[in-house]
Parts: sequence; structure tokens; C-alpha cells
Amino acid sequence: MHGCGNDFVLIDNISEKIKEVDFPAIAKNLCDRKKGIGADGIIFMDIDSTCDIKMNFYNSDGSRGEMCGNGVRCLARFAYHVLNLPKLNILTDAGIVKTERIDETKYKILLNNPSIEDYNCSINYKGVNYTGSYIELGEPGIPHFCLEFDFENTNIDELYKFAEFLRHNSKFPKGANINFFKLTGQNNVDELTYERGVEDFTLSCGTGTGCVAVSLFKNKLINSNTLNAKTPGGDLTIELEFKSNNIKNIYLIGETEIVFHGNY
Ligand SMILES: N[C@H](CCC[C@H](N)C(=O)O)C(=O)O
Repeated sequence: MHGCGNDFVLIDNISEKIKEVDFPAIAKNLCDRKKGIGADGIIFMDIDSTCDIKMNFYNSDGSRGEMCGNGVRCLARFAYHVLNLPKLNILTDAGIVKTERIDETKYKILLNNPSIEDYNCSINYKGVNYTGSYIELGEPGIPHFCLEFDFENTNIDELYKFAEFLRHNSKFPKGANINFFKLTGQNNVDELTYERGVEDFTLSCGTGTGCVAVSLFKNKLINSNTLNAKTPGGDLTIELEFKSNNIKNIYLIGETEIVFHGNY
């Protein structure tokens, strides 16, 4: 399945009962684009006693991720076919994520709130200071660095070098996903994310888009509650809810698509 081009293999582990110790190797094998199915990540759907289901999320390099916004949207649709529940509480490593089926293909989820936030995070690269936002969503949080940067007019080799430099920067204790964005209107951005664990640009990133919306709001660069993000894989929407001028809820909304069902 994919959510705006961010693609995942989904496994119903409630019936498959694959052991957790085997998840990383299976992730690497199945996500391999040459020798496997090919995907940015893999999700093992498990049963949980405190929530409706549990998401075990692994990146294509076999590393476990705390959370994945587009992955949860896909999992919610996948689970709908198994459990027939239009609303779910999904346990992720970053915390509980609530999901809602809007229609056959569109899913809305409540992202975890930030646990670590630095809206004035400066990094020097080749003698230039770049100031962006470092945010971890959830606890333990998924790490994101958001930077307003003219990525569309940057040489692709240079962009890779810059993204890799930021992704491994010592300021980020667990590394970071790097979200470049460009404001194109009051509530619109173009966005490109370099992902930890995929070690490449992906076609979109859900939690990254949530962090971009939060950083824009905190830096007073948007004043409405909606952000539309144009990514190489499609459009994602973030809706913010406020309580006494603070962000209370961060919703991620977007399309999902089933590519194929199969046996491996
Ligand atoms: N693309 C995902 C995030 C994957 C996280 C992963 N790259 C990691 O840092 O472990 C999303 O839609 O939120």
C-alpha cells in the first residue's frame, strides 16, 4: 500500500504470528526494491490488550521506527478490511494514535504531540548557518528537522549531500528525518523529506508534514489551522486544533492506495 507515495508492506500478524525477533530481517528482505517486494517500510499488525491493534513499524534498512504517519493511515485502512472498525486506537512506540476512516481511501489520524521542541536550531554547513526546527513527535518521539530551503532549485547531488549531513548531525541524538519545505501561499508548502532508515528521499512523510505545520505555526509563518503540503507523492493536509493559543491536536489527512494483495 502507499499513502501519498510513501509505500509499505503490511502484514496481518494477528494471523501470521511472526516472532518479533524476525521482524528486522524480514523488513530488510521484503523492502529491498531489487530482491524483495520493495517499500520504504513494513508494518506488522498485532493484537494489543490496551488498544485495538499494535503497529510494529520497520524502515527498509531493518531499523524500528517510533512512528510513521503515512504508515498508520495505511494500517487503518488495512485493519478496516480485517476488523471492520472505522475508528481505531493504534498503539505505536511513540504512543497511541487515533484513526478515522473518512471514506474508502481517505484516512485522518491524530498525531502524537511533540515531546521535544527546538524552534531555533542552527546548524553550520559549509560556512553558512541554517536555522530550522527540531521536533520529536510522541514519546519516545520520532525525530524531525524542518528547514525552509529552496530545494527545488538546488542541484540534486548537492541536495543529497546536504540532507545526509543534516540527517547524521551530532545535534540529533538519534539522527533525524530531514524535511525541506518552501512556502508557496499562506497555507501551502512544497515539501521534500529525506528519511532516516530509508536513507533516501521518499515521496512524502506524514509525521514530517505534521512537524512542518507545527514549526510554521510556532514561527508565526501561518496563522490558520490548516496546512496543505504538496509532496512528490501527492497532497497531505494537516489540521491544528488549539487550546489557549497552544497546539492541542495535530491531525494528518490524506489518501491511501492498495497496490496489491498477495502471499509471499
Ligand atoms: N514516513 C513516515 C516516517 C517514517 C519514519 C522513519 N523514517 C524513521 O525515522 O524511523 C511518516 O509518514 O511519518
